[in-house]
Amino acid sequence: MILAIDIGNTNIVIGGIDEKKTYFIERVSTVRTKTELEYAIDIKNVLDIYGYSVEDISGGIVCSVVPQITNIMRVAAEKILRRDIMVVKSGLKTGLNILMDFPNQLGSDLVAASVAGITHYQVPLIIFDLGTATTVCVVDDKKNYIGGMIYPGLRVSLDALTENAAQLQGVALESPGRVIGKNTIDCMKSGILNSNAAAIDGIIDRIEEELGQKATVLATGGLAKTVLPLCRREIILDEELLLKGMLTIYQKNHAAFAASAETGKGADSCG
Ligand SMILES: Nc1ncnc2c1ncn2[C@@H]1O[C@H](COP(=O)(O)OP(=O)(O)O)[C@@H](O)[C@H]1O
Ligand SMILES: CC(C)(COP(=O)(O)O)[C@@H](O)C(=O)NCCC(=O)O
Ligand SMILES: [K+]
Repeated sequence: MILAIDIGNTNIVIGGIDEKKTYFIERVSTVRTKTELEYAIDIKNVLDIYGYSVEDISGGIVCSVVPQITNIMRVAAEKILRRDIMVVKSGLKTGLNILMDFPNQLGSDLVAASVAGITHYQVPLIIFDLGTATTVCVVDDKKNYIGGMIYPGLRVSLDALTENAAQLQGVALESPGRVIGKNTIDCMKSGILNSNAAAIDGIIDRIEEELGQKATVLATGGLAKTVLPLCRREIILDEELLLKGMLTIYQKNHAAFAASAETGKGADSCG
């Protein structure tokens, strides 16, 4: 099994995975001020809780969209696993052809999700990741990453609303059970959930129209399981999508990574 660590803007997902299965998957909060030791303790605690030792882990990979934490987490994982940890970045082999104006700008999480998509599902693909941001990845029938969308995630949208409306307070992100709300709280709950669910349905229609093809639709991220039940289109929920993508990237690059780490020349740049 390898240790896969996905650093998002709200949460860090720590998982243990190999080609057979996912052994554990846990979320800790993304805290920009934590030290290497504190993140090392998080990793150690997750391993301890599931009863795994360092010997059970054959390698590690970090995927991050929070640059100030990337290196701290890499060093933290190296402290625990006592081996070099790979970082998802441009230059690694992925099998994905990124047709963007600036491929280097594409978030590593979107790369990992798309790599899992082309490895485990039928292309073309539309992939929704419902986290801090809601992101949409579009992969065509030739496994080209052709683009996507970024818009505010549900929690970010709600926070902006309550900050700007004097009479509105925070609500839990849960369905009120009906579309037409009868009180402020239910109106807000229905509004945030149904607006996002309807957006997802509508976005799928529009992307398929532009693609000229039907696509496999996937969803992942902390909020996917809350929103998907309200969507009308068929959408596959895969909460382990990023871990799966990180495993594939690890496997494609492991030999070159180990060789470059051995000779000590720029450990994590693999052509
Ligand atoms: N298990 C969960 N149940 C409900 N909401 C969750 C859960 N995990 C995360 N969230 C919410 O999802 C959002 C973050 O999702 P996540 O995919 O972890 O984000 P990111 O990848 O941006 O860090 C936050 O608004 C958080 O409150
Ligand atoms: C769009 C994102 C903020 C999403 O991050 P998340 O919601 O997973 O924390 C992240 O993928 C990112 O910073 N991307 C870089 C810009 C881009 O992908 O075009
Ligand atoms: K996201």
